[in-house]
Amino acid sequence: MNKTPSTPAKIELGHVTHLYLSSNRAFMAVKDINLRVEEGEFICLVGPSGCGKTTLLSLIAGLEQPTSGKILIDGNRVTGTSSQVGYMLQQDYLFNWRSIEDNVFLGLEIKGIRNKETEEYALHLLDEMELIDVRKSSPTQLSGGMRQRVALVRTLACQPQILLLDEPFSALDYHTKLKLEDLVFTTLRRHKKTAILVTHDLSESIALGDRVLIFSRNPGQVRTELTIPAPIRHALPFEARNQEGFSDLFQYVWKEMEVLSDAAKGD
Ligand SMILES: Nc1ncnc2c1ncn2[C@@H]1O[C@H](COP(=O)(O)OP(=O)(O)OP(=O)(O)O)[C@@H](O)[C@H]1O
Repeated sequence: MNKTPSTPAKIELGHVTHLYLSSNRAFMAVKDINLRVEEGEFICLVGPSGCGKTTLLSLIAGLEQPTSGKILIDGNRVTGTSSQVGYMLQQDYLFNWRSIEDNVFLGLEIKGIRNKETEEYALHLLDEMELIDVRKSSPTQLSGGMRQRVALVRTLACQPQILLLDEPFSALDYHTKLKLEDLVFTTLRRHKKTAILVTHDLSESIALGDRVLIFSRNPGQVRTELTIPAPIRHALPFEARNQEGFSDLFQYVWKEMEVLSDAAKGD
């Protein structure tokens, strides 16, 4: 990750502002966001509800165009969706009438890249995610954590370089969530993916991220940026929570969020 400032970042946002327009009003969801994400970095976004986290992911994914400012991936302007970017949501969107492996192959089919080689890669990912034994099952036979793992495999099977993860663990029970965090962390590092994760779980953001960005709302802006120290950053998320300094970071992020929540009461 030792890049000179002149090297194009994996993702770069310059003065990004986005307004949602309706017939009778304009609402500024995010304002003047500047961000540089290097290849292989894991960035976590936290902030109060409505501060523009999902909007930012939609802009990076090319699903929306910013009202002003620019978004670059590898130095190229984002003008629409791209196979370089995988987007995973809280809901798994698996089709119950297709088997697990056919759900995983669906992304390949849609992109027109389903062949023996890409299928083998997808099956390899299913194996890594400990799902190979259930590949012929229906999604209805799987637990919530397993379904989320299938959704992640479906996203990774298309080999995106960038993963946008919008609260992918939030609907899971705590135990499953901790296990899945470790698995996702290991998989994304092993495959050298660049990731941006939106979460409401402050401890998750510190345990998973290289950097945590705390957003304020009305309009959505980066209030604080926190670089996570190496011993915490390099540990598996479950272990990271036991590292020295973790609880101080948690207290710090918690206090920042309290300030934002008090400010929101005055909105
Ligand atoms: N399509 C839309 N049209 C109008 N306003 C929108 C639209 N989508 C989002 N907004 C508004 O923009 C603001 C930011 O929304 P966004 O979903 O990005 O926030 P968020 O931080 O992801 O929220 P949460 O944590 O609750 O998921 C909110 O006030 C929301 O109501």
